[in-house]
Amino acid sequence: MSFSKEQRQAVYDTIFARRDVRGEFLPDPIPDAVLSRLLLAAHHAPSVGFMQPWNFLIIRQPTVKQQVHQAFQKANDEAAQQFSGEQADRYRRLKLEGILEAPINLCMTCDRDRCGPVVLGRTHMPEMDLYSTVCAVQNLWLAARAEGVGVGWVSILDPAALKSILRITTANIVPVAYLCMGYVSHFHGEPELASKGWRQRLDPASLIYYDQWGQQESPHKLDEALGAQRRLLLL
Ligand SMILES: Cc1cc2c(cc1C)N(C[C@H](O)[C@H](O)[C@H](O)COP(=O)(O)O)c1[nH]c(=O)[nH]c(=O)c1N2
Repeated sequence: MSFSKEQRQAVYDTIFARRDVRGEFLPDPIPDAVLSRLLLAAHHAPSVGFMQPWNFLIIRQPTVKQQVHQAFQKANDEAAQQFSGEQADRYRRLKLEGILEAPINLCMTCDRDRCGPVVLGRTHMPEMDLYSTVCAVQNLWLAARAEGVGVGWVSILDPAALKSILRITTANIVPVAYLCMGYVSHFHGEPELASKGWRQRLDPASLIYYDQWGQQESPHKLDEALGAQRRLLLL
């Protein structure tokens, strides 16, 4: 099956317009049909040995969100202490979650025991089931952008505290992603960490090596093409 130019462009548009959303959530509910499409997109992600190790824990109750928000505040205070001076002030000014405002929170977990101890493709790289769950997160994140639904990933949480709040009592269920989801007033054009001066996007050419680690070419073979395609994609 091949895609038309327009369909291809729509995929790139979705990828480049996806944002991590923290502050623009609207209270409007996400219809079941839309939520179902997002979950199906996640469920069709690739996974090691076709393990499909994920579960989707949908959180709607304000009391549960409140508890998660409190856990965030505690973790965020601890995280803020990692920075000092002006950077600490800047960190404190960042909004890094939308737990209470987002109509739905979604915890995507990885069941490390889903297929028993032996999984095709996981023998030498045991973390592959966690990575598979992250693939599912990204599928959902992109589908959500196409639907006009914002998603914000909150990882400033102590996993043990999160598991306790969500009553995840099994040791081998790992909360991989805590996501805030909802329709938004608007999507930012750029990552907020960039527009707020925290960190800028790296030059992709500087990240590409050939044949051996650290080996680059001068002039860089892809430099011109990367620049031209970036302009074509309107980045
Ligand atoms: C695994 C992981 C974990 C987190 C994030 C992302 C990912 C992939 N991001 C979002 C992150 O800051 C954001 O993706 C980058 O700044 C780039 O911005 P866009 O996603 O392109 O808008 C994120 N953002 C935030 O405000 N609080 C958080 O705890 C986290 N945690």
